[in-house]
Amino acid sequence: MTTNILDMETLALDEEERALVIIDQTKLPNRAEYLHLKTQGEIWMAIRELQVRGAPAIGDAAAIGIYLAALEIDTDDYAEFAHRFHTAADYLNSSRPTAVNLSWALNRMETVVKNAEGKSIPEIRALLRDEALRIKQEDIDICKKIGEHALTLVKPGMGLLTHCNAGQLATAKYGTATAVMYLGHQKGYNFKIYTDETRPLLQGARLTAYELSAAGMDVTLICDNMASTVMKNGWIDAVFVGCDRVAANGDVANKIGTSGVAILAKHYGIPFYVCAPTSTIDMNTPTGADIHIEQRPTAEVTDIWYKERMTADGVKVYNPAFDVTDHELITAIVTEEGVLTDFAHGLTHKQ
Ligand SMILES: CSC[C@@H](O)[C@@H](O)C(=O)COP(=O)(O)O
Repeated sequence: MTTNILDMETLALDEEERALVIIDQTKLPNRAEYLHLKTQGEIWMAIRELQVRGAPAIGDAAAIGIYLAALEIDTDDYAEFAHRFHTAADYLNSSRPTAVNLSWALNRMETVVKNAEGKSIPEIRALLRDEALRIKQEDIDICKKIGEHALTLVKPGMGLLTHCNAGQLATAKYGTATAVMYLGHQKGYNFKIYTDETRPLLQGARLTAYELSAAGMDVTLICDNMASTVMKNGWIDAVFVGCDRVAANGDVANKIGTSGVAILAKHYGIPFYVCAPTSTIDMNTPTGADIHIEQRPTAEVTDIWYKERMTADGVKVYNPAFDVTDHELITAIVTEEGVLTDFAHGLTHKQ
């Protein structure tokens, strides 16, 4: 790993050290520091504390993390190995509730173990390693495809708005919502990109503005409450966001504030695109109302960016990390399979 954000890997497996290596996203943009996570407790905490974050990156990290757990299960007995592996997967799965990519990746790893009965434990570990690295490589390939499909929706010189960070830092490469920006930039499209700062954790300010400007794009940071103004000014031709879970009816959970941006886009007649791998589609969740929305600590709103607490003692705080955008507000969902526009009667995707 190097210290240039664009050459850096969001996360990697260090085989020799038996570690999950991540760039600590809580330190960006001021410091590019790597963490070498070896224990399940460290990996759980890194996901929980958003040191590694963004739905696909959480899935990639969990896959590598659970492979590392498999290396520590010291038994030759398949049944005991499978039981302890399942317990470890359950533990990692409890780190964050909303992004379905976490359980999706862990399920893929568990399927490897289930299908490997009769093989030796070293053989199973090798299969798990291959699957974890495959999940990460697929993430890169899928994001690129999402970008290629999304490019059919834009023209050079357009103004694009994004919310939160669905960028390279939220995936293994390219990002989901930002893939169109990276691929367009390579073609000289000269987009004018606006990124919401994304209160309370500032993923837009700290991460999206950082990675897109490092890539040489024209990016302007705005406060969340300025989205209406830039739309009214006529500066936004399309909105691209990522997402954490797509329900079967096409409702989408993404970073808190996304639904407000979608409502504004509808008001101003601006297309609102959600970009996600098909692994983010959860056909077991019927509607957005069934999605578990993570509640985060109140200090994220009242304290973390300030020298002193920024509200009176005793004031109540509500801090949901995500909201649900109703499918009626979404122009299209862009996956690696193409541009989905016809989901008024629900999705038909099979996972
Ligand atoms: C390609 S990442 C898509 C989403 O995971 C992203 O938009 C988002 O909401 C991230 O939330 P975070 O709480 O930072 O993990």
